[in-house]
Amino acid sequence: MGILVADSCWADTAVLLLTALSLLYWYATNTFDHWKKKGVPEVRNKVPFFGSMLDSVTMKKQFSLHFQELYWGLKGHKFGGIFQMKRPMLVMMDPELIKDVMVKNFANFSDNVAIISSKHDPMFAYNIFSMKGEQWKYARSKLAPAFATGKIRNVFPLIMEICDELKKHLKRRIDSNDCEFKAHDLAAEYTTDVVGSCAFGIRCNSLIDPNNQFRKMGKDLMTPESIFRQLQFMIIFMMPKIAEIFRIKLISQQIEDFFRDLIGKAFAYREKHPEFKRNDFINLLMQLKKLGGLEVDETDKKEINRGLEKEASDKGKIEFNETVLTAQAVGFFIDGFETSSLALAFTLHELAMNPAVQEKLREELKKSFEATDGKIDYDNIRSCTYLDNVLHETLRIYSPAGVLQRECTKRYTIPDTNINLEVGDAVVIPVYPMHHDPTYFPSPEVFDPDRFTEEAKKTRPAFTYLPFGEGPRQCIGFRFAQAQVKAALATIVLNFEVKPSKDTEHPVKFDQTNFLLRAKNGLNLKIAPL
Ligand code: HEM
Repeated sequence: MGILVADSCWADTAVLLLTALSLLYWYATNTFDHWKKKGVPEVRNKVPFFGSMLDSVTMKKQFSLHFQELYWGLKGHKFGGIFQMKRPMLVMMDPELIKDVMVKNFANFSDNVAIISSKHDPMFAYNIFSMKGEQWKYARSKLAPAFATGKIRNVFPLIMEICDELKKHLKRRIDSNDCEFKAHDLAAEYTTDVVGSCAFGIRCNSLIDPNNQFRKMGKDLMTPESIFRQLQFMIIFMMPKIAEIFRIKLISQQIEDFFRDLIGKAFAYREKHPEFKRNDFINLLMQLKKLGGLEVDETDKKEINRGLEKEASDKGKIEFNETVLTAQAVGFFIDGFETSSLALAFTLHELAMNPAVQEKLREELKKSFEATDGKIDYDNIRSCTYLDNVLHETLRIYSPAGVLQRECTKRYTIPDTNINLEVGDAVVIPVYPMHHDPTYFPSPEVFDPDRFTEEAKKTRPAFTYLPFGEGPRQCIGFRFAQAQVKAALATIVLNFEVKPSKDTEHPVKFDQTNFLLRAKNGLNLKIAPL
């Protein structure tokens, strides 16, 4: 009798377990027939819960490189399906379709895919990148003037002050025989100081004191060393709903408090001392708070966001209160510091590996700045076409944002098909994979700035090169980014020679644990006097 009872107990437990496992399996895979049902080609390997993302979630492959593999699995199709965990996503493979999504039918795809939507992370929720619909339109139209050419020209002398410090810093290192450096560190110290000065109005001196608090915040934010924080980042980007439930913040409370305090003090000081004038972002934010908008000259007006200013109605109006304004300054830091720093570091690496390119660039810079006695000014630097091509080529090979995403905001039928995308569906633009596709860029791993001459650009389809995105959602800070990276490059190349060191790795090995494309060893290089 006792044995019979025990047997039936085991049987019940086994049935319960099997049912629970079947339910779990169903839950983990119940979206996996989405693309098949729509007749959309898809990548084959799908893993319960992880979808197509197992290798990047487990950090076996760097995110952009993993997407490159998915891209090649869909090559030959105009579009194809993948699964980010359980969420179906449509990868746009055809440049014409990409143009449709980013520009022609922007109204159908006007939002970025939400990473964190809730207000429990206000510093990220009020970043323009996260904002949606009318609210995004309103905020973008108000902030766009801060990044127009005229404003960048005004802030350029502040960038050049940091470049002078960079020059002195490198000279000191050479004088004390300390010529080897990690390009990621040097570039991050420089961009921290530029953003500190141009956005927050403070001198961080990271080049002299790499452990200052501002630099520490940048490291915590962009390259966290703790596995726990890396895991949190992964959850935020891959499983936003779980992040929401557990209230995981992209901008930690400590970082939020630091910036709230910083901005609060800067505002208070300037309100008390109206005679204090500085052409920085804080100054513009204060103007925005006081006047509800920024002064714009006629030239800037033309370039501001392709007519968005006209369209933005008060429907999405938000108050530029202290939280929203602080979020913009923090946004300047998260969106602008690491991306620009990576661009600078990888350009230095490629210049070291390609001495002929470095020499050609030096010749162009010498000629351009002859008239101003070596003084680098904004208009001159913008006219250096080879410098522009060098930076473009770096951003092609090492595009910091390897993949862009858009959310469908209005039903869309894929041209020449009867396949519909519904509101909330996600679309992927495979930037890094296209930049490395030999169909568009022959011998894609070769660093060749001449791919960006006017004639060469005409030989490939539009919308295959997208380091700053495209359309009304294009990177708002691209002019600032280019100004700060080019200023540093010109300063270094005009005064020093960048060389490989005994520890330089080429091709670069990437850090699999980071969403952005970073070198595993930090890019070891050597600086020498000219
Ligand atoms: C080399 C440096 C940079 C790169 C490669 C870069 C790249 C990008 C990319 C690819 C996007 C998405 C565009 C799209 O979806 O079409 C973006 C958006 C954005 N970037 Fe940048 N960025 C850089 C520097 C900066 C800087 C310096 C700032 C600010 C000072 C900035 C602020 C933003 C903002 C606010 C957005 C969101 C725009 C919106 O959704 O309306 N970025 N960036």
